[in-house]
Amino acid sequence: MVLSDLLERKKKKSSVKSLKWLMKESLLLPRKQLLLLLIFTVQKSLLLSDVQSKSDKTPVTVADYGSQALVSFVLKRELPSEFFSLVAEEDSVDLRKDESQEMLKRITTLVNDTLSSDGRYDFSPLSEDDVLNAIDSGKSEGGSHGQHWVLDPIDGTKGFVRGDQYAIALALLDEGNVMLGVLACPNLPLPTTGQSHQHSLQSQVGCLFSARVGAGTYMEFLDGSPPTKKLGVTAPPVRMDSQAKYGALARGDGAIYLRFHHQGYHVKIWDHAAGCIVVTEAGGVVTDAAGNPLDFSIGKHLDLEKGIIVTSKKLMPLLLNAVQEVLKEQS
Ligand SMILES: Nc1ncnc2c1ncn2[C@@H]1O[C@H](COP(=O)(O)O)[C@@H](OP(=O)(O)O)[C@H]1O
Ligand SMILES: [Mg+2]
Ligand SMILES: [Mg+2]
Ligand SMILES: [Mg+2]
Repeated sequence: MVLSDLLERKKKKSSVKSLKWLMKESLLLPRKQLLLLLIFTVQKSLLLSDVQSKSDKTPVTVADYGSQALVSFVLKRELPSEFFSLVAEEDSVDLRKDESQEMLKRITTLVNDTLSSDGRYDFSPLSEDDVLNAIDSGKSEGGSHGQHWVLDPIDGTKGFVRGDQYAIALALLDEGNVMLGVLACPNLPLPTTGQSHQHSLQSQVGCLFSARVGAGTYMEFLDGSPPTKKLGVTAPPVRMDSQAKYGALARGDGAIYLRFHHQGYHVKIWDHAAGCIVVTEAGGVVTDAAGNPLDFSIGKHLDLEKGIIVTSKKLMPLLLNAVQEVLKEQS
């Protein structure tokens, strides 16, 4: 069932208004300008102290935390409370430790400065506690009932720290299915294939992919130019961090994305939900290595057979055969 039907059924005027806003605007990450302001500020002056290592040894930065706090703040402001359920990557456990106090101060300043320079919301400056609570609002477990927003505040943190590719990924699950997906890829070059204005675009970066179930995938430029075209999955391969890979495939920069994880690694829904709908609505297919569609309804993790295959409908049967042959040989 599409979200708008669901809302009509609930006949809540304010809900309908808010969700209409989100369908339109979340097709822009809420709020795109707000987030980009924060992320570009951090990116321009990333300090060594802005990066920490999490218990799983992966990096996290003030931008990951700041982005999660902002998305949570915006969704809470815009949605009726019964529609606010956020499954997000970060939590405040490490930030509450004594050694993280400087980092927490920096995040709080960043979030407040970003909200003030954007000027869209009336707000009293957020305290450090408010920021910790905003981050922890992303603790929902998701699942197969109701709606849940799924957020990766910075996907590809390693790429972000290197000044390479990363994405801000937001998706909306309804009864376990991905209904909306938005991928902001601030460092992704504008497309160079089949564009008449190719030369003027080559040095420019920053793309936003958005997809709604049944409505296709769109790409626009983060500088505010209007969406250019409906996308089709067609052409050759790329190497990069983050779900920018899904965006690249959706616009035809690549034909195949294969991802295999170590045995025992639990793949998270926020690493794939937005990317998955961006590709499928562009006409592509996303499955596990056994050819099953990804199931986003079982909580924070995906229960995957070996890995993830992303490609076009045409290539999928061949690719699936090849993958299964290799897996058989390996076992
Ligand atoms: N050992 C592992 N196997 C598979 N994925 C992992 C991993 N360690 C971290 N990841 C996930 O891989 C994501 C990055 O994807 P990619 O390799 O495509 O850039 C990370 O997202 P974050 O950067 O949001 O933490 C993280 O969730
Ligand atoms: Mg991470
Ligand atoms: Mg991620
Ligand atoms: Mg992340």
